[in-house]
Amino acid sequence: MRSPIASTDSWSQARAAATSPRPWPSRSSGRPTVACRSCWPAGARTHRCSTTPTAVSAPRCTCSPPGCTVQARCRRSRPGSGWRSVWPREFPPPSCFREGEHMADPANEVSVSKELKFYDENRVRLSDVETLAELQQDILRASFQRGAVQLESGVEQPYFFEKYLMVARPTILRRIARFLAARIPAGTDRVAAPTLGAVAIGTAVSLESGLPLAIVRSGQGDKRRGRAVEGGLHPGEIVVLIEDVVVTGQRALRAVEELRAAGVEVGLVVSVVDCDRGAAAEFAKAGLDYDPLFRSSVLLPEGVS
Ligand SMILES: O=P(O)(O)OC[C@H]1O[C@H](OP(=O)(O)OP(=O)(O)O)[C@H](O)[C@@H]1O
Ligand SMILES: O=C(O)c1cc(=O)[nH]c(=O)[nH]1
Repeated sequence: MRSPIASTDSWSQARAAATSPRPWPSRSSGRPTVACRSCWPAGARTHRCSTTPTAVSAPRCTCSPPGCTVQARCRRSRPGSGWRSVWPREFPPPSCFREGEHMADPANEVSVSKELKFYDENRVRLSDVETLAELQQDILRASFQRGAVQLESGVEQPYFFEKYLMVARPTILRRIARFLAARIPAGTDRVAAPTLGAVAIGTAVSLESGLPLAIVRSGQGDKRRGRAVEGGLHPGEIVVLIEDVVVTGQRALRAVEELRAAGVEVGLVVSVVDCDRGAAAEFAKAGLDYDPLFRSSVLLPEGVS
């Protein structure tokens, strides 16, 4: 049964867009690109999302732009994970799109004839570089806020990355975890994250990498029974610190001090965003390598620095 929200018009438009011979922009190979943002199975680090839509369904969101409504079942997604949305890359999801809205909703499923298997032979996989560029855009859309702010560290910045809006979105968090986990060197025993915001990312990286997690209580006077680090650390472990947004790097450095005081070795800090305020030099002084996923010099929109 088709969703009652879809109008006949939008359904016809979606169908027409879906069946047109070249629905998405071509790459140099002349083949269309399909990018699914939602179906990397956890733990499959080398698996890139490559979906084969087998059916289309009517849009439930009436303000979706035409052509932006194709739904696909990911062949490799876990059984029962239902339907996933695939957005043509030139159209971001409309602002009213709620992630997961379409998933596992049999009422939204439409069976179609074989002619609509239009990607089968033509799909291509996105490279890591393309996936990272896409993640960059999604992070900007989800969490970048323009406007001067005085940060807790005293730094004045003309923008703010609201990290809680990054970690609140599973499709963003999953990709962040995948890329950060890929930065963890072999031989690492554990990942660690300071409270509060980085804990969600640390947990996701722990799930992705299979490494146990330590949580560093970063608030003043926040120790529980005198313990600043939770998670059952063993002295001598090699630990990578995960941070969300790094500005001065002071919070990460405090966390590293706590970890070292607990007897573990920390040689690397990874973060999602580095705001280019000199943290890298501070980390180097403390004997730490530093590997942010995005530097603000690359990430920020034009005109913001
Ligand atoms: O100048 P820096 O030391 O690099 O600080 C920047 C970090 O501090 C912030 O945490 P916040 O104080 O908002 O704590 P929270 O995670 O508990 O919200 C936030 O996570 C920033 O990433
Ligand atoms: O310095 C911070 O607290 C900070 C900066 C920023 O851009 N984003 C954030 O979540 N915290």
